[in-house]
Amino acid sequence: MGLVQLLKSQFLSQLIICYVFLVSGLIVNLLQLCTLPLWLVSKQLARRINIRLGYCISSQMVAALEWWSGTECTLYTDPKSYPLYGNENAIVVLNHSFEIDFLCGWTFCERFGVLGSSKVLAKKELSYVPVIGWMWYFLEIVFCKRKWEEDRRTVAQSLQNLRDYPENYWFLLYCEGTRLTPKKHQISMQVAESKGLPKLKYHLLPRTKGFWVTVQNLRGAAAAVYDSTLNFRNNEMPTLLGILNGKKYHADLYVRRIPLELIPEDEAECAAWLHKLYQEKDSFQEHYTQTGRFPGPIVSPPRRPWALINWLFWCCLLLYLLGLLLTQLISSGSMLTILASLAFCSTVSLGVRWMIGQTEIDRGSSYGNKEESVNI
Ligand SMILES: CCCCC/C=C\C/C=C\CCCCCCCC(=O)SCCNC(=O)CCNC(=O)[C@H](O)C(C)(C)COP(=O)(O)OP(=O)(O)OC[C@H]1O[C@@H](n2cnc3c(N)ncnc32)[C@H](O)[C@@H]1OP(=O)(O)O
Ligand SMILES: CCCCCCCCCCCCCCCCCC(=O)OC[C@@H](O)COP(=O)(O)O
Repeated sequence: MGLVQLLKSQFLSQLIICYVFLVSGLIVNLLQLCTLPLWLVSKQLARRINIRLGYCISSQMVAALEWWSGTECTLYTDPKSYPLYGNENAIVVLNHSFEIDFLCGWTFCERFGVLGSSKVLAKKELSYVPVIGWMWYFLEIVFCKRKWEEDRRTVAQSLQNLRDYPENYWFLLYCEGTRLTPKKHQISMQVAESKGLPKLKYHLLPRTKGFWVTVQNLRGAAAAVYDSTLNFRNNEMPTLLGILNGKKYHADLYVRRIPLELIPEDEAECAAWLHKLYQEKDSFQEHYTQTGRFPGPIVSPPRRPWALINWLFWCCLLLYLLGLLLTQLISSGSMLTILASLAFCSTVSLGVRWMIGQTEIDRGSSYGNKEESVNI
């Protein structure tokens, strides 16, 4: 192990990264809160400011992936579609099998200049996660309870609000609705069987209602669906803790651009279209397993320096302030203050560990896991 790698794997380095992330994130959350009155005066200006503030947070995680862990992200796509990426609104459909799939998504958002403005249909529970969840309120992320009766109105309304969004965005949909586990897969395939649908080997059966409502409400505002299929080389199972440890992964993403006009308007036809899409995605994963690559040419966008620059800015600022604080603390010689500071550090590390836990599949929800949820 080289010296740099040894440094990356040290608990202290990781604690510093987490400290910078948490403190800068809370500062940004506070700044976002200050933009509230502006929404009443100029909604579009408030949105543009929040896009940039949000970028300060999400790009730190992207920088950790791209620059700290050095993870390689390769894009397989049609070169004719490539110039459109980042220059139009799009609905992204991505498989949900990896703990850092959202982070790989963010990396591609960053490379195409839509990181600050990107959106997702996220479970409501994530809105309570400090820093990221709080940031999402101001970015108009669409939250759902995964209870269609309650979601149908709120999700449609939130999507309608995005129609006049001032900057290009990608709207991410994990149609599987939850992360893949063997048990969820088994139950999901029982549902597929009961519906007379072909079984999927690498995906859960997609939930079609969220997709339909998104396409209906963004028709005319989004130009295309980006069907995205992600996998990692050599059966890597990447984790956020691995990234913090400086472990390098190799992500491959296959993207197909499908114009929105090609997607049926009728709900049943749209659902059938999505099921067919997932059967195709399954075949791409099979191709990947057999050959170690996706079909089509590689057109990889390079990583940009902005995420790193933002990260270095926050590191310098907050480490300087920490240095000042520590000097004062030590020179004060007060045992009570020193103990209080240690307690504060422990709380920070436990808090961040809990946040990282949100990304771990083992700690995932029981959605799609219960026999009674099978509608047969
Ligand atoms: C590559 C570029 C990437 C770009 C990235 C861009 C942006 C990034 C931005 C941010 C990144 C941050 C990422 C954060 C990640 C957070 C993600 C999540 O939180 S995922 C969870 C929330 N999202 C979803 O659930 C979306 C999919 N779900 C739906 O669409 C649902 O329909 C719903 C709208 C949520 C409603 O949920 P509900 O449970 O009520 O679903 P349904 O009504 O659909 O369910 C009944 C339906 O399903 C069948 N059924 C029953 N049991 C199962 C089962 N176990 N498996 C499969 N299907 C099941 C049942 O028979 C019913 O079928 P039918 O509809 O035919 O009657
Ligand atoms: C600079 C780097 C610093 C990193 C240190 C701090 C990291 C804190 C990270 C907090 C991240 C919170 C965002 C979580 C996004 C998780 C996405 C996700 O995968 O959600 C799961 C849902 O889709 C489905 O849920 P399940 O039903 O599977 O349950």
